[in-house]
Amino acid sequence: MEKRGVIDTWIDKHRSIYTAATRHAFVVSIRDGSVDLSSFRTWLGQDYLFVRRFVPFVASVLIRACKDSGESSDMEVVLGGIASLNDEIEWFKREGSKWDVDFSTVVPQRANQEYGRFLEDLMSSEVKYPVIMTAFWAIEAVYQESLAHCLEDGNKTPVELTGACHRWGNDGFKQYCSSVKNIAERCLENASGEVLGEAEDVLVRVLELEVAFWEMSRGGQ
Ligand SMILES: Cc1ncc(CN)c(N)n1
Repeated sequence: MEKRGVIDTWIDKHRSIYTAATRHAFVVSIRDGSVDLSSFRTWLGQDYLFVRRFVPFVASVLIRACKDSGESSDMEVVLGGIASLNDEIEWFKREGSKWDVDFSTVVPQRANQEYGRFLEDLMSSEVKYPVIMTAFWAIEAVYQESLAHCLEDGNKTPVELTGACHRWGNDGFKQYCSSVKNIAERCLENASGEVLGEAEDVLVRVLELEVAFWEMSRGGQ
């Protein structure tokens, strides 16, 4: 059985916001087939912009993994994430054509802008490595858990949306999230009380930003 670490304790402590982020009504509507396709198109355009801002953040995580981790395998895990972001951007472009979403005209909505600013703040050299790794894991894990749910037994996910679900819900992405979680857990084991507090706050903030992002996609903002 997988060892339970501090992140699992935090998830238990903040269960309601964790569930709100990973079982949001927008995600549930994909899974039960009731999704409004205009919401899906909103999500697609906004997430494309998000991913373009996520790339420099992950690049900064890569640099920190090279400089601050003391474990060469951290760099390899993050580099794998960058490689899959390359595929992700190509995938978004294909989906944009398929759904007739012209990314050049999409304007980032408030929740997306806030998320972008949060990523930029995390890129500061002041932010400690365990805090960055906790945030990085949470950002990836919410998508993995959410979209894997749309592929689990009993789903009525429309066939034209299964590609999006597989992108983050596949076993390889699950394995990658588990590797990032192990890195975060290893760093947190040796962290001071102050850094642990910052990492817990950042985890909750990511969950709030993810909820706001799904809300925005549903047309809530
Ligand atoms: C909002 C958001 N959060 C997370 C992911 C997964 N990288 C994403 N594509 N978009």
